[in-house]
Amino acid sequence: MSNSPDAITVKNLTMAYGDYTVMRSLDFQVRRSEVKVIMGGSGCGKSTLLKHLIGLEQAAVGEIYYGDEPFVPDTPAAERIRRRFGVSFQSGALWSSMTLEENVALPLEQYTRLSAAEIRDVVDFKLSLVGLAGFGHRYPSELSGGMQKRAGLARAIALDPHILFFDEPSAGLDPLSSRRLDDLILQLRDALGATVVVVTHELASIFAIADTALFLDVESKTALCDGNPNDLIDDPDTDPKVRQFLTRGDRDND
Ligand SMILES: Nc1ncnc2c1ncn2[C@@H]1O[C@H](COP(=O)(O)OP(=O)(O)OP(=O)(O)O)[C@@H](O)[C@H]1O
Repeated sequence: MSNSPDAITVKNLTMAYGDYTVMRSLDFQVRRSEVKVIMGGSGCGKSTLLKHLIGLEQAAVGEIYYGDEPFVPDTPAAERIRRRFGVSFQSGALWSSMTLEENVALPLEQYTRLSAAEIRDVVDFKLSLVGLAGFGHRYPSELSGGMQKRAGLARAIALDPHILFFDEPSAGLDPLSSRRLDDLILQLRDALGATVVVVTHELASIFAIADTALFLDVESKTALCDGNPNDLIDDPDTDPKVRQFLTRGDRDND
């Protein structure tokens, strides 16, 4: 059976920096239009996994497929596949010398043949999708942290991506802004029909947005589980480390 090109399959993936192995033998799938959260303690390899999924790092062992196509960084096929990605990284700051409009317009000017008027329309639409209609003339420094994150999202969705990747989207935000960003991620998934992969260790976000969550364990260097976070908490067979993580240790004595 052929997979949707927007589904991701990871087979026997080992990730390493030189001699240092970060994670071994990861096997999991992200289904089309699913929100998959990658979770785990600090330094377990969440960002590293994201970098492998978008082709910034190469697998030490194993394979990543988009649909039925193998994804090997720095190949023409990978470049074609990457055109379907929208990426919003923790460090993916906006260009400070450009207004929001100019920031969001940049990928459209680079990768499409749209006219200036058409680009303006798309930029207006994308800014309105993230609740920033009317703020296009502002510079990033004139926005709050939450607004900057949303502007980063507007840029990430400029080219109508089929697959969205977020690294710690709500880092540094107050709980209310963080909640709004979670809602926005779900709205974008619904509006674009996109597959979404999110790295986060914010519990509230995990429960708010994850269809499934993959837990990376720094000690065993493997994934301990992959499932809906509510089901994982209720399932007595879930690894105790995962239950502890999801309950902040509150159910240690269950
Ligand atoms: N470029 C690199 N070269 C060598 N080691 C690296 C590099 N990037 C990350 N590491 C190491 O790989 C491990 C995983 O790092 P990674 O940033 O993927 O973890 P993380 O789960 O995203 O952490 P956090 O939640 O703290 O952001 C860490 O031990 C880190 O020190």
